[in-house]
Amino acid sequence: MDSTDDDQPAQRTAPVIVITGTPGTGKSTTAALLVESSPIPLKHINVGDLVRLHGLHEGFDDEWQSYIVDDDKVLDELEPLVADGGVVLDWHTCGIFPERWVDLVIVLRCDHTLLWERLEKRNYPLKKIQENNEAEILQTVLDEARESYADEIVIELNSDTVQEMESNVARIVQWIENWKKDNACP
Ligand SMILES: Nc1ncnc2c1ncn2[C@@H]1O[C@H](COP(=O)(O)OP(=O)(O)O)[C@@H](O)[C@H]1O
Repeated sequence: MDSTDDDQPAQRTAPVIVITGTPGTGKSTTAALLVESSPIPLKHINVGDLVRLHGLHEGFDDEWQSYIVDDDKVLDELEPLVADGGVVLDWHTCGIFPERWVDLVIVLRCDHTLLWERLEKRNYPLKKIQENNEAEILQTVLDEARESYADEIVIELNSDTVQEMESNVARIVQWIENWKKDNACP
């Protein structure tokens, strides 16, 4: 086999960070602030938007008001985008991303009463608010992240207030600084 055929990823010059959590926990807002604050250029990929815009689904489920995602299409679309790193993947689920892609997984958490209010403002149907609220109480996304990745790369962060969000971003920026040193970036 040619050495270029092996499965080892090339050394990246920037990390891949997953920001996950129940819808409404603040992933997109946090990712946007992180991109602004990062010492390394990062591209924010909202995977839900990608699914919608690139048709990476098998149709729309009217009952749940959400797309039926085609995981294989999502992975094919993302593979070249994450190859060089420098990406924030923002999605309400994370387990489909291969471990080799991911350097850090942030799981955002939110008080479920606040979450309910945030989702009401989005005009989600009651059933969808209830489903997401229950998922947050049962820490479904956190469990998925812990089952899918090494414990040391999964960080749970509370994001009830703007102050918490800002301190979360500061913490991730510090992690990026350390990643740069560990990976001998200029
Ligand atoms: N830490 C926070 N404190 C207060 N409001 C927040 C916080 N994070 C997000 N929000 C608000 O909650 C709503 C949902 O945030 P968003 O980033 O769209 O969530 P997600 O991407 O997880 O669905 C938005 O109106 C946003 O401004």
